[in-house]
Amino acid sequence: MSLLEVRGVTKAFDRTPVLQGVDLDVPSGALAAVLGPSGCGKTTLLRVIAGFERASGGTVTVGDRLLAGPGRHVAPERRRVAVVPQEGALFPHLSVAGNVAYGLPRSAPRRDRRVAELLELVGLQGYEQRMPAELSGGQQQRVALARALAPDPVVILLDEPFSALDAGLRASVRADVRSALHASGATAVLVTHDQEEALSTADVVAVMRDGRVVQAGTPQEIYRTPHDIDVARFVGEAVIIPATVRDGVVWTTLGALPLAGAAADGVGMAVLRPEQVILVPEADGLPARVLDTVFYGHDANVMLEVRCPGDVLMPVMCRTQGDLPRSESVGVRIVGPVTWFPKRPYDVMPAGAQDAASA
Ligand SMILES: Nc1ncnc2c1ncn2[C@@H]1O[C@H](COP(=O)(O)OP(=O)(O)OP(=O)(O)O)[C@@H](O)[C@H]1O
Repeated sequence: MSLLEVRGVTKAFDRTPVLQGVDLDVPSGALAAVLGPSGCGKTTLLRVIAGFERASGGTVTVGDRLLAGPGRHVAPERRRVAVVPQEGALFPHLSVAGNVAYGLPRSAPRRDRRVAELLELVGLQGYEQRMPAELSGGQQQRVALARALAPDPVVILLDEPFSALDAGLRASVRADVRSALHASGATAVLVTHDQEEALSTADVVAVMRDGRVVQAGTPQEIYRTPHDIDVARFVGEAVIIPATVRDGVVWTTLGALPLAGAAADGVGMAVLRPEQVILVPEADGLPARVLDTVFYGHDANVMLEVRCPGDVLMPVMCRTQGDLPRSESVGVRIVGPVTWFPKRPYDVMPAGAQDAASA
């Protein structure tokens, strides 16, 4: 059951609509990521949930408590909603223990015990007396999380908490924060524009665009069955090719492919993920040539030019374990079902689309 429910929330600044009817459900104890491009309204949504901004319309409910709605605006400090800001924002003159204890009432029993418990939860036991300046960026972020968890909030909001960390540190701090949140049982909302972060960290992902949540689901659902072509492009890498659906089969220049889900007959675009493009011996697949390889260490993205029937050249990306020299000849086969979207009036179909559509 959802603990946090956002229904039809709107917010305008000087008559400019920023949130245009946001719906968001976060189950109790779950970590939800709100994922969207810069400027789509993610921070504004967090600020409305925290109570720093008044919604122009809609409701925010936590459990059976209405926090914001028509004629109602519970003050931020009475919401039991905590915020971890972008760069942690620790008090520089207070020790780690001082920072964590800041949110606890002075009279709280077992104050020191609680601080120690929280530092253990975020993997910083024994750091009580350190000053923020003596901590790495990742450690500061974990102290900020401990400080936010201290008063036992019902909901915790994290605004791009890893954006200031360098790439190497980000993945490990993310994993630590994720396990600390799960161990604390808190219900959390993380705002990010980084799709990899959303997919790898969250239990539920809500994709935001132009002030609305356009799709919400598990990371697997969002990646495998995107709601539209823009979500497909935004979440993970996508190979988008013109395609026609006829009788439940997706016809493309790369061949007839199985359809994921169901669709009525029509002209449109199919979305393949690079891992669905498999390299095979030349004789066993469509002939292709390596255009370029981008090496990431753990794997590489290889840009290929596939020679399709009718001599149509189709650029396609695949993922490999190793490097492939430029101009190398390979064979290509597509595996697994593909998502398909009907053509919208404003979609520009790539060259060769009509050939594919009528293939
Ligand atoms: N207090 C404000 N007054 C006027 N406009 C605002 C205010 N706060 C935000 N906006 C505008 O609302 C839009 C959404 O901003 P918001 O910060 O919510 O986006 P975001 O998705 O979090 O972006 P980013 O990822 O860049 O932080 C932007 O166009 C921004 O300029």
